[in-house]
Amino acid sequence: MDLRLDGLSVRIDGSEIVRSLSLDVPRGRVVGLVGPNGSGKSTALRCVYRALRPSAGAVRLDGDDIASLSLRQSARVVAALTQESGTDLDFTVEEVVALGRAPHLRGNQALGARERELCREAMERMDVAHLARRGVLGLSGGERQRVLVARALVQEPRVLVLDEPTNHLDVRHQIRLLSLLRGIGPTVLVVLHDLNLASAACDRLGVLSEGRLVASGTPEEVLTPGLVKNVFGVDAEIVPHPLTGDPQLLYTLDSPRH
Ligand SMILES: Nc1ncnc2c1ncn2[C@@H]1O[C@H](COP(=O)(O)OP(=O)(O)OP(=O)(O)O)[C@@H](O)[C@H]1O
Repeated sequence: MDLRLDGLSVRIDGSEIVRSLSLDVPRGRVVGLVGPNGSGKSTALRCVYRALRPSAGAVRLDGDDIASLSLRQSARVVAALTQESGTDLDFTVEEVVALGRAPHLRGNQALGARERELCREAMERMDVAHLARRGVLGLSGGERQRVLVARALVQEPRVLVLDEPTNHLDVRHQIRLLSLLRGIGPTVLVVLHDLNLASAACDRLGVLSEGRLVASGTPEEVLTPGLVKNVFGVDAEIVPHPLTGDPQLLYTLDSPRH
């Protein structure tokens, strides 16, 4: 399913936080949204999972305005891992993952054999199967994050939006998660802070600065020393990854040891 942010603007308390943002996420592709703190990335994503209504423009799924779908209809299609995801209740890991099926079930309908298998597979993919009976409130930040990704996967979404999914994850689980995004099927829009991981994981990148899209294209097209300096205020050497050729940024601290 194609996802398109079509001239999206979001105004909150009189200030325009997202300004006429247009970005295409073609079916099955992984598009990364990057930008400095406060540039409007999470706000744009909130419009996709309908926690916010844009003040102008639209989020389109295969061309149709998402606002024309009921919340239940869009929950069957769009899964989100957000900064607010989680639960205050001490459900077990397997219960939280099973909640991902809720948009597909009627009333109190129980999970069938295929759905239980789906949950088991997602827990294995995210390396949380061994935690199935544990309460989520007792988990570490990274373990909880992996449970929430598993919950999003069992939703079998056609569009997956992730807001800083690598938060709390150790490097092995960061790589495992971002590797999974490629080729799992759904169209993916992901906010990432780590530009090197974004370069490796995303087919295309959109760069937000003060609510505006200031660049978009392949990582090679977008990640230039000039852009990184202009948008993030940082000097970076950019070198191709020796194995993959993906652009990788090398930074120098303001007070280097040498
Ligand atoms: N509900 C709100 N009320 C007032 N201001 C808001 C609200 N939501 C977001 N903002 C402001 O809008 C701007 C963009 O916020 P947003 O969370 O979208 O940025 P971001 O790019 O995701 O940032 P970060 O990288 O720090 O997560 C920020 O200045 C934020 O303070």
